[in-house]
Amino acid sequence: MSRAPVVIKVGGALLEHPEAMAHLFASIAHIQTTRPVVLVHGGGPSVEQLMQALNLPSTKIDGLRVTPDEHMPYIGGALAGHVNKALCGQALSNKLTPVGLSLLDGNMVHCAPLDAKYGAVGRAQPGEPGLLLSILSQTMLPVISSIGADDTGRLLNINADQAAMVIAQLVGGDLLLLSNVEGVLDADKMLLTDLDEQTLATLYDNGVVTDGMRVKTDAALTAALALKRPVSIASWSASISAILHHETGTRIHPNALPNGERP
Ligand SMILES: Nc1ncnc2c1ncn2[C@@H]1O[C@H](COP(=O)(O)OP(=O)(O)O)[C@@H](O)[C@H]1O
Ligand SMILES: CC(=O)N[C@@H](CCC(=O)OP(=O)(O)O)C(=O)O
Repeated sequence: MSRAPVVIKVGGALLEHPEAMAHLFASIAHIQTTRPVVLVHGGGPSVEQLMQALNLPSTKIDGLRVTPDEHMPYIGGALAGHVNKALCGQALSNKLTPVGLSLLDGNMVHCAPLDAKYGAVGRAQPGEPGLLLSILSQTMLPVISSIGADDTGRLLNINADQAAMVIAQLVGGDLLLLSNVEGVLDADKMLLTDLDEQTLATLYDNGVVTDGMRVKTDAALTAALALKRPVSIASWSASISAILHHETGTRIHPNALPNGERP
């Protein structure tokens, strides 16, 4: 069995489901007995709630939140503060040893602004793995928010699926993107178990995969191609072990699937 790290990304809506969160951390504790685990998290719903409470506008373009620089104290506070610490607290209560981090810590992920139309939103690429490897060697659980910085120190908001993709590349790990859906669903809401680049392109053209799921499948495909292994998209209610054994969820493959396996 592989001993490579398992990089698990959870969407921020997990915080609103305490039972699923408790189940996930129990599952992480189990996997951690055989493989190092890295947790990367989003927090979109927490950001939405804060923006509403502050009466600030919040829009998305292509699934990415438009982030004026003056909103970064709030968005950074929600993601690197509230959500990160809430997840670290849950990890502690499951007898894990969390280390709360953001993408800029240890210079582990290099970020640069994506496009002016998004404001302080960045794209990311792998940086220095030393800090993460050192934490993993001590059987601790890195819990990483998707706040990064460019080389001038400007804080940037990175989509958390894209952040997880880069962290998986940084440590050469297996990537699991966990969300509030079973996986990628077809037009009839049936689970698609295996997808490649061509089938994804068809699902995009037909408007079946949209919004946050499109960002997620794009990140999964990029990671699958870079890591030369499939990436899973699954529910955070599923067991991690079942996902690793391909018993549930959707797998995004780096290579073209034979025609017979195409949905
Ligand atoms: N084909 C699809 N299959 C599943 N979910 C889809 C699909 N197309 C769009 N979605 C939407 O994408 C959402 C998951 O993306 P997102 O909300 O960004 O998740 P997360 O916050 O966990 O990263 C689903 O809840 C669903 O509303
Ligand atoms: C640029 C961008 O869109 N950043 C995201 C970061 C959090 C995230 O991705 O959270 P989920 O995984 O819960 O969706 C945002 O501000 O919502």
